[in-house]
Amino acid sequence: MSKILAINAGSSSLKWQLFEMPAEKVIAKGVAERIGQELGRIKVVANGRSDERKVVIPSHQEAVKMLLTSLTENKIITGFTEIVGVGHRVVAGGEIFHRSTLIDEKVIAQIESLAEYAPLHNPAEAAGIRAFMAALPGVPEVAVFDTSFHQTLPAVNYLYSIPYEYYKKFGARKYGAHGTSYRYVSQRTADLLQRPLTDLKMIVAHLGNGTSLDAIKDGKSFNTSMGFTPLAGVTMGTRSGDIDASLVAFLEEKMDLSTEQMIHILNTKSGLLGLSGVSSDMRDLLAHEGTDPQAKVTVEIFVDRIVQYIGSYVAQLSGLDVLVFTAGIGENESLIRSRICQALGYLGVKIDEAVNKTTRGTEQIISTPNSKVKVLVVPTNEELMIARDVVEYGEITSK
Ligand SMILES: Nc1ncnc2c1ncn2[C@@H]1O[C@H](COP(=O)(O)OP(=O)(O)O)[C@@H](O)[C@H]1O
Ligand SMILES: CC(=O)OP(=O)(O)O
Ligand SMILES: [Mg+2]
Repeated sequence: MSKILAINAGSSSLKWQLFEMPAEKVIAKGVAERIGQELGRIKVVANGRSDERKVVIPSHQEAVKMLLTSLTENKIITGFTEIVGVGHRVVAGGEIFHRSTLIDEKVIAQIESLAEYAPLHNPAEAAGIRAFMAALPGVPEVAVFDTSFHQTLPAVNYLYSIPYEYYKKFGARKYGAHGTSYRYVSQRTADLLQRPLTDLKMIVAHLGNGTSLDAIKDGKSFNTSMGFTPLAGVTMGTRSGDIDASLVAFLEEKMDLSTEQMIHILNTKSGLLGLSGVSSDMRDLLAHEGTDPQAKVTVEIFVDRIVQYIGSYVAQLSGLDVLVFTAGIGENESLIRSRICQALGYLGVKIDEAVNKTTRGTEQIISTPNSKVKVLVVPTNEELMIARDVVEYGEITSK
């Protein structure tokens, strides 16, 4: 038996779980959320206790430092030598990484070289990996890439309609993201429904600070809404999602900005935050939508873009058996689920509003028995997939 730490650095959060492997028993887990915002929150669940405190978390590196301190402070471990492997979520693997990989200096440099493929994630994740390597020298570390699950996208879905040589020369294509989440949620959903995954036409809606959708056909990722980077697709916490590329040049000229500055605005000051002027966090927007018309239209846009993508994926899949909600908003926010499902009534989607309303962070079928599409909430568990990959790829010597 070995203690393996799984680190999931998202754009606004750092989630972690310490597992006893291969038993997959959770020894402790925690989250640092609202990183980079006015006030963050740290939660640690261990030894039958849950500790929570509000604190400013300026960066992912600070979050890593706080995590390392809390592991020993809370007596979760007596020393770092107890940990035999660490797994890290890395969003972009580009054309370099097709599966999870044991990390060495070259791998970190390659992850850093893919910064443009996931600007909010890869640099922070590489910094996190370096922080762990310094704190736990000699412990195997494994990178688990969001993009691996999307290796199965067909060319018809991953190619952009731009000169083909740009793909050949520069790797300009759709890579998608959230693949580790989709890998877990799609299999877990099939297990819950007691159906082979390969028989199901499925759409998974990963609604978090970063939001994307995945169309799953024959058990494989068939199309997904994020693109070359996680900027594409639907409206997100701080990201614009799809826009007309010409707007980039137009706005650069209007405001005398460089392309780098403009892309930064599209990644960090747009989406729910930019539209509402209130917050990137759905909880804040829902609290304001009754009194603030701009917050109201922002929430409407969020729902609408998701409904549009689902419609296009139903067309591509020629139907739909299962719709699954996951991640921060998908797991916790019944109102958003309800509005999306109401808009999908034309597909024969019917949910039990009472069941939906009481579902928060738990596995649940929320569709009615006569709904033409099964609708589920399945909390994602990227950390478990990461820990499994540490066992598979980490060349661990058990202690
Ligand atoms: N209890 C909750 N109720 C409503 N929304 C929530 C709740 N918890 C999280 N969220 C939403 O989920 C988002 C974070 O999603 P998450 O998947 O945890 O983030 P990340 O993209 O950083 O991994 C928050 O910005 C917030 O909008
Ligand atoms: C890719 C991405 O946006 O991830 P997250 O939602 O965890 O920020
Ligand atoms: Mg996430």
